[in-house]
Amino acid sequence: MSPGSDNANQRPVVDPIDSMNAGQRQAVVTTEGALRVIAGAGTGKTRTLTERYCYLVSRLGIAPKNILCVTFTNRAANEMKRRVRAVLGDRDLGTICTFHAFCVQLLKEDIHLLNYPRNFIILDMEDLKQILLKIFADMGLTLRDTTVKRTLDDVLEARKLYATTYIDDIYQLNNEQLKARFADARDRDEEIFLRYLYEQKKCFGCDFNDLINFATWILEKFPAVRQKWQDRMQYVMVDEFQDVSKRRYRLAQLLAGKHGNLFIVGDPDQTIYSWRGSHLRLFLDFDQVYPGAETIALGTNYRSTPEILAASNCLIEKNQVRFPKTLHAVKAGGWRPRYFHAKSDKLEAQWIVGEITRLRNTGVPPDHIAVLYRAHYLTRALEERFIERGVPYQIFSGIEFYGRREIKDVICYLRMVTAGDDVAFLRTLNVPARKFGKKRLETLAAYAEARNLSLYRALKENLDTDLLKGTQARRYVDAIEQVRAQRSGWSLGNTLQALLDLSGYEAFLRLQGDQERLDNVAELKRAVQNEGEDEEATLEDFLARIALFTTLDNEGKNDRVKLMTIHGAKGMEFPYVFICGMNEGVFPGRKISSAEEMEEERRLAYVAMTRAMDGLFLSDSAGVANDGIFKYPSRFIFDAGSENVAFDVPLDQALLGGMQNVARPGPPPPAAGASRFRVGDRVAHGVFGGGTVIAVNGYESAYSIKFDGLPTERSIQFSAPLAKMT
Ligand SMILES: Nc1ncnc2c1ncn2[C@@H]1O[C@H](COP(=O)(O)OP(=O)(O)OP(=O)(O)O)[C@@H](O)[C@H]1O
Repeated sequence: MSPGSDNANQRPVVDPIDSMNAGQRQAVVTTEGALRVIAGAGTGKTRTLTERYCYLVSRLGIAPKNILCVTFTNRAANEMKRRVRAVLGDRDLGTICTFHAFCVQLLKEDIHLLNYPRNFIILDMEDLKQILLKIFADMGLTLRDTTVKRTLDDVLEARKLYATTYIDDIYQLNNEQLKARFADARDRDEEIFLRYLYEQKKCFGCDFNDLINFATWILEKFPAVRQKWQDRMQYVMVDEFQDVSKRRYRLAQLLAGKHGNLFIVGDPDQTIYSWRGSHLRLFLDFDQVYPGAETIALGTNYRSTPEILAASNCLIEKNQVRFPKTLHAVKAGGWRPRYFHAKSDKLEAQWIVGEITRLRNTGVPPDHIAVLYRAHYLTRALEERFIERGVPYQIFSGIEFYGRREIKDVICYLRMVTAGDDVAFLRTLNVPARKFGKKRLETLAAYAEARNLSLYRALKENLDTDLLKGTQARRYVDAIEQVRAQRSGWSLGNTLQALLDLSGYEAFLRLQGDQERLDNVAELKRAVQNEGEDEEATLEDFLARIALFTTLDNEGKNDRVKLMTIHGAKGMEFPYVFICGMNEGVFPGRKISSAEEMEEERRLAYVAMTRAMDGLFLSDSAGVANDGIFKYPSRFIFDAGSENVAFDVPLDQALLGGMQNVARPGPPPPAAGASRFRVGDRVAHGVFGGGTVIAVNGYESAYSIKFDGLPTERSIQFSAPLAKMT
């Protein structure tokens, strides 16, 4: 999966299996029975899986349709198909796929057993949110009562609780019967849940979790169907098993139930999705579930230099709960991972771009370089420097910072203050919703057209007419006019904050409960504040400057530095890897509140570091984070062993002391459960008044609260007298 791919020293061989090590070979040729491969990073899991597949087809004569090979992502499935096709030629490889894609195949054939039509629809997250908004409207709930995100989590959680019984309901009850059950609901949450089932059945919808649940339910309930699929799936192989949930494991077990050929491969140290319900235990207990199972351990790392591996091994050894294993490198020695502590995020980005330029000057192609980060908002400073210096880049997982929905929304609000153009108007008028429907807009557009006015001007002229009755157009206009009138006396940062408050846009984002969008907006605020440090700078200058950041030249995609989250980099490798934003509060994240979560975060750091083949660069920056907390270097830099990491600049004692304070192991932090309030709760404070909890920090025993009357959030101790507002 790499630009560098197979070891360059390897001589070409006729049979690829001959070039594998003994453990890998054994994993390929042991085709019968249950087999577990536990392997470290870069030890050739993906390669072994691919060779095993080719071996089954070309040596044993098994048809591809009789081999189910499930991968974690579509990208991994496509990559595997590409590799298999290179060996076997163009074949139908439809059963090399994700769990979800396999379930779609199964349901297309058998979903009628659940009284659903074959052309059922698959609901994505946005669809689910729409369904919930409709339910809120039907129940007369407002977004003040609860957030969409929280309710969505509750619905998904409730389904885990009801396990498959909710499918029995969908199966047995018709729409009218489902509807009749609303009245029996014990409480509001249960009613939401029941209404959700009703809406789902009404449109014959199936969300991503349902795909797995429905398929399992059908296999369990109908023995003849189970047998059909078991006959078909003579070999079942599961990749990235460390991240497989109980429900997916159950499905794989059902499918392998007749032939017993179940192959699982993974690395317990790379479990990074436990919040999705993955269970390390499933991996570790495999030989108890399958007493005759063989286990093969792969410990030779072909990817990284010994120096990169030494730092990665040292880091992961700090985890208490792990399956002990040692990894050794076969590559020739290189240089120790480098670490740079910058005085600001701008300087950090400058250092990264400088090092990338240096690498490129020595002939390293841009796509041999990846920059990895923990959270999307960290790309802002980087992207600005990349564009300034003309370094071609591509955001691999996600959208460029200035192209993100919430950032575009806010920029358009700012443009309403400066230019008031129609594009910005159309983007902002109904966000948040102001009851301004299509009909009204058409009438307004006709009015503007006839008088050659901008839409905003037309709106202002109609504020007292019938056209705008019942809408919140006046509040929208008031917000913009107030900021226009007063901004000359405000800093850029205050102008933006006032606009976000008066327009209701920030409150709207909070009610949506999407932390990632809030983080992005907080990052934009920082960019605006930085700009404002130059007293001459105007809002117009700022908007003109960032407008350039959205017009990237589109060069060939392979010729770019890749920017991606660490989660997105799973399973990939790159000759040179930069991990930026290595700060306490960022990576590890500020919401970590238990020892388990910290270990998971450390595994994520391990995944990031082990993506590097030849060179690894770590960096962080001083200053104040988005949530107002002073930034310290990440504990993970020190976990990797100071003897294994070369510090580009020495850290001063004050910083080291502060960092050790923040990161000292100490007594286990109070679980977030020790707090009385949840994110989204409305609380009352004796002095600051009403506010909304926007984060719960178990480590610091404090809430982050955005009080209605204060421009920025405040950290308030758990012990402070706060009352819940209803
Ligand atoms: N026997 C071998 N000889 C030489 N190179 C190998 C051998 N096996 C694997 N490799 C190379 O080692 C690198 C890592 O292999 P692969 O990507 O399959 O590892 P992995 O175990 O899936 O990694 P991870 O879990 O960290 O993503 C690849 O470049 C691969 O081509």
